[in-house]
Amino acid sequence: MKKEASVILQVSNVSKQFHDGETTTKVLTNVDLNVYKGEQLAIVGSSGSGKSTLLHIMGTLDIPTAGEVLLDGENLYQLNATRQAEIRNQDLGFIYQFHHLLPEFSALENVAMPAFIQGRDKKQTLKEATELLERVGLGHRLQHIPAQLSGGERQRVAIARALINKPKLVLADEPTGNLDANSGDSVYLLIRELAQQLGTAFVVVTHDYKLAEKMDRQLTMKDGVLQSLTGANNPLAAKAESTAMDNS
Ligand SMILES: Nc1ncnc2c1ncn2[C@@H]1O[C@H](COP(=O)(O)OP(=O)(O)OP(=O)(O)O)[C@@H](O)[C@H]1O
Repeated sequence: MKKEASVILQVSNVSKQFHDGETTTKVLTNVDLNVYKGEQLAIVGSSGSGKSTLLHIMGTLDIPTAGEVLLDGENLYQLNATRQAEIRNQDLGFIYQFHHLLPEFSALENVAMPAFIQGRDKKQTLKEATELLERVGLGHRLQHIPAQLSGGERQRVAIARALINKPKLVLADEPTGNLDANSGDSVYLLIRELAQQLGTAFVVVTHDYKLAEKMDRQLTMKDGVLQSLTGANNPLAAKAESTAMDNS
């Protein structure tokens, strides 16, 4: 099968500049990137290099100055706000360092919320949310509110929430940034496992190359330019390539 068939997200020639009075800050320069169905891609790079900005542009949370982003063939920045919001809810999942759970709702309600917003059947949604929480090892914490959960548990709730609508792509920004090394590792392993089982693509932005190595493929952002880690720098590159093909 041709490789193009498995591309879920296509970023083409994306640039981003911020303007503040006379000052222009160039944050992204001619970024090209294909994300393949079911792959786990890490983007590493130093602070301020543009990783989060790119992730936001992939998720319709920021507008590129130039270039295009296609999600499953739909050109995100040619869509109206209503369709963009639908895509954020149905096709994309988001995971952040500080998880952004709703503090007054239980773990179960937090996970179910994106499906409720879609108007899906309540009973069926609660069943699926329970199953997802069981899969992330929190079947015994369904009724706990975020304040009654540990940092790692909250992060696992956020992962379950990101998956409830069976998105095509999950975008994660420093999902383990506030966790200790062990919890961080288990969150990454969980992402890998779920991506493999559900066929969901994950793009994870992180500073931590050791954790990024656990993903299928790593790219590095340097001063707004996205670069491949290839050859001797990235022993996993060949594996990533074959995984992408397998998922096609
Ligand atoms: N609204 C804005 N106006 C001007 N500059 C901005 C704005 N938002 C971000 N920037 C600049 O863009 C650059 C890239 O920011 P970004 O958050 O994408 O970096 P990052 O690689 O994710 O960094 P970190 O790893 O520290 O989170 C930074 O230098 C930042 O100051």
